[in-house]
Amino acid sequence: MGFFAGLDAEKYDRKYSDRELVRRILVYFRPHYRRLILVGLLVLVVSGSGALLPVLVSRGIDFLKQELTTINVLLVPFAVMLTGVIAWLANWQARRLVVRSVADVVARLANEAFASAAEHDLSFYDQFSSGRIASRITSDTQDFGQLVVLTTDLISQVVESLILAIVLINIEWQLSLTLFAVIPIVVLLAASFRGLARKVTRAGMRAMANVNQTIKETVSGIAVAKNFRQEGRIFEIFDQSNRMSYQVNVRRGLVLSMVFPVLNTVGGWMTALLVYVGGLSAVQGAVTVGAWYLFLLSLDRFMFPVMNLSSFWTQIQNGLSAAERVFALIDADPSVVQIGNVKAPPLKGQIDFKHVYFRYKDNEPVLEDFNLHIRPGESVALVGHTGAGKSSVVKLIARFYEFQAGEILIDHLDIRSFDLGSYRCQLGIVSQVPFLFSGTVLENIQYSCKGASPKEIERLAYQIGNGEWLEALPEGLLTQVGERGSRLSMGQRQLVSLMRVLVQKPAIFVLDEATASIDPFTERQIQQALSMVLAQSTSILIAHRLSTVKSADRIIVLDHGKIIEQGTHQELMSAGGHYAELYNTYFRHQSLTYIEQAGKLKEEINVEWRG
Ligand SMILES: Nc1ncnc2c1ncn2[C@@H]1O[C@H](COP(=O)(O)OP(=O)(O)OP(=O)(O)O)[C@@H](O)[C@H]1O
Repeated sequence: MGFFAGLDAEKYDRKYSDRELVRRILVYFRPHYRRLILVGLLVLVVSGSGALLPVLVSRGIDFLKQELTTINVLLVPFAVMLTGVIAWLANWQARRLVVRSVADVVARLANEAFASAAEHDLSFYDQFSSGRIASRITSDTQDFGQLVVLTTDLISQVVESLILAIVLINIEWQLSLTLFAVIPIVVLLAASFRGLARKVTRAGMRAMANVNQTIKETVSGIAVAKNFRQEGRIFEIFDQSNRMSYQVNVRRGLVLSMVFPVLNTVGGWMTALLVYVGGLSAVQGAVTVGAWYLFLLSLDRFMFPVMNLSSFWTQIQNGLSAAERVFALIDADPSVVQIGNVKAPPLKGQIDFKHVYFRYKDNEPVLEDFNLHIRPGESVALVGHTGAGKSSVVKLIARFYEFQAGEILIDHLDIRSFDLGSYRCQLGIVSQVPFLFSGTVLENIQYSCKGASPKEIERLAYQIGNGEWLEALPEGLLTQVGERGSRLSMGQRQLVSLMRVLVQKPAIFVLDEATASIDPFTERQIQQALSMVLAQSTSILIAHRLSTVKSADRIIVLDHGKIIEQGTHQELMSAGGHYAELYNTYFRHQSLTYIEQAGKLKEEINVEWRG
């Protein structure tokens, strides 16, 4: 692709034919058809008045030639002015109506694009950057809106050309035929620009989407960049994509700006040809000089919309490319497919994995013939080295990813048979990096259950560490958490996200425990909140803290996607297998005895060293 390298289409992009696109676009305008009929009528008035003007002038002069009175001298310019005012008013009104319809359609399209982006499963976001998706929802829908404004202009120009064609035939049909014979050349030429225009506009939009993606990624990673003093590097990355966008868009501008002059030149030749043919006919007496003059006057007005029409074609490609990108996002196939749509009944939380096979990418299996039974109300801790498949197991339970073979049953029902909304509402998830939305602590806790009253939430909050964590917040439940919860400490964020699940009372609770270390005081509060959740749900804990592992009824040790051991802490320790090894290398350092012994050892060393 040469110049356009790095601006490849997304995997879900599709090419729609113009007919398909237009059919699809019309669906969005159907609700506005009354307004659009009115626009059509107004456009008729605008183009009719435009076409009428030269005729009015020429007929007016004829009329004045016959009856040159002061009244008539005033009457003719008044008629011309009135036609102009009517055209202006009709145009203004038509534009107002178009702007309204376009705003409605753009808002609907952006809504649909956003809704479909929000519906996509997580594997979609693994593959496609959220920055580029955002670009489709925002700038591409706006570009699509421009398409509509252009289309109204186009219709107006077509109508004006048709009216003028009739006027021209009336004035001088032979010259008109000569003119119509050469029009296809302009149309063909304009059509030949079409492919090129679509290509450069598509590339321009992708370049813009790249810029958006870079901004989003660098802004979300700004803390890391600052930490490593890499502000210069993130600027360089931005600069690169911005430069690329600049070059691609300059090229797009050059290609598009070439279209009009080329067509204008051809138009100029055509006019010259008609002046010559008309002049020749006038000399030979076949046409009158007056008719020839009026013909040339109207010809000029006729050529303008024809030229515009041709260049519109290239601009319309811009809107069509935008529509294509937005529709591709809306139409992207989901990879998580529900085979049924049954409203999930109130669940007890029994979970069964039966011969499940799962992989993110071809040839990289994560789970193979995986079997697991979790009893209702049981709490299970998943442990294992990094990459063992712990998160993958819970992602399948949450239905974030599609498994390739086997069965996952919830209360003996196929997980794929549920209506996802009703299933996920009974699922409470606390992720490793707890995500809080801007707003108050209260709003974040109520996120899962709008019905929970502040009183009820406060009562629950006081059951955790006597509510000290809440009192530590400057405005208690009404404290603003900031973007992504940045104004709260990591421990407070974890407490808020646990509270969110507590009020939700889910049948199944999933905890992907944070690895970040937390002071023992906060850890105790988290543990307290956790035990309250564990008491009310079937729980799957991806545990990183010894206290969490010990609070589970059963510990499951995973290695390379397989269960290699399971049992209680005591059972697994006495078995002396993988868990015991994991305990000695990882968890033991968190045990109180270890910390106390280490403290004593340190004191002894200090005493010896001083001595
Ligand atoms: N979104 C993804 N796309 C592709 N491969 C993935 C993805 N997520 C995980 N993997 C791969 O799947 C395997 C299992 O990962 P998983 O996240 O389930 O492990 P884990 O036991 O939870 O690890 P950790 O404790 O480090 O979170 C790993 O090899 C990982 O590289």
